[in-house]
Order: sequence, then C-alpha cells, then structure tokens
Amino acid sequence: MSVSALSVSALSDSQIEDLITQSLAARENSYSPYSKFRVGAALRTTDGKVFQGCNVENASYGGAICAERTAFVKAVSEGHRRFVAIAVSCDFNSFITPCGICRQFMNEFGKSLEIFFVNDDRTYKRAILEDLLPFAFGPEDLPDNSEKQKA
Ligand SMILES: O=c1ccn([C@H]2C[C@H](O)[C@@H](CO)O2)c(=O)[nH]1
Ligand SMILES: [Zn+2]
Repeated sequence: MSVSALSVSALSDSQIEDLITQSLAARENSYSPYSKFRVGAALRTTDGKVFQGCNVENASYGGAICAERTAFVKAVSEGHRRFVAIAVSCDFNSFITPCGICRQFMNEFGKSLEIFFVNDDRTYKRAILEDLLPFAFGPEDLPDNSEKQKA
C-alpha cells in the first residue's frame, strides 16, 4: 500500500457512511442482464452533492457502461467537475475495484479522488486514484490544454 492510500480521508465518518449507503442503493437500478453482475456507485462533489450510478449493459456487449462512469457522466453533464470521492459496490460478496477504462475516465477530473471499495456488509477499503493508475496520462499531458478546458 502506498503512502497516499494511508492518508486520512477528507470525508467525515457520516459522509463516508452516506456514500456507502448510496452506492449500495445505486445497485438496485443496475441493468445487467448479460453479466448479472450488479454494480452501484456514489460520487461526491466538492460542494457536497452526490450522484448515483449503476452499470448499464447492452446486447452489443462492448457497449456496456460501468457504474463509475455512469455517475461521472451524470455529474459532469449537470455541470460538476470537482469531486472528492466515489464509493463502488457490487452484489457479489467482495470488494470491487474500478476497471482500467474507469480509472482513466476518472483521472480526467483529478488523481487525488478517494475511492471506497464497499463490501455487502458495509466494510470498505480505501485508495487514492493515483495509486490505482500510476504514471497516468491526463489532460496536463496535452499541449495547449488550458484552452481546451475552456471549450
Ligand atoms: O468496477 C466495475 C467493474 C465492472 N462493472 C460492470 C461492467 C459490466 O456491466 C459488469 C461485469 O463486468 O460489471 C462496473 O460497473 N464497475
Ligand atoms: Zn469500469
């Protein structure tokens, strides 16, 4: 485990509990007839708003969208770009960690995002995105990015 993963959470205990509750609830709307693997996510913005997401699968299997990206797309499309933490849970009794595509997707909005991997019994593990995606390629690696961000 890296040093940053051991640092104290920016969230209070009750904020963590709320995020856990919302990620578990978000699984209920999962559309996963193919994998039958229901995933829920709850994403907290810096101004305290929480967006829920679930995985949404497709008959063309590659078209599936993970719970994490659903939550991010909902938040960003509502005008939010600054995030503190995301909690993720599945209904298989284990801790779930975001897939590689989601790690890259989330990195766009900051590598210090806290990620809570939530178990069915509400126990959790915690990491920082940077630990899950070291040496990431991000917006700062593109030339003239400040202009692009304004667009
Ligand atoms: O972190 C993850 C991992 C997987 N899935 C979804 C994608 C697919 O619908 C199903 C099986 O991979 O779980 C997520 O939503 N989040
Ligand atoms: Zn994913």
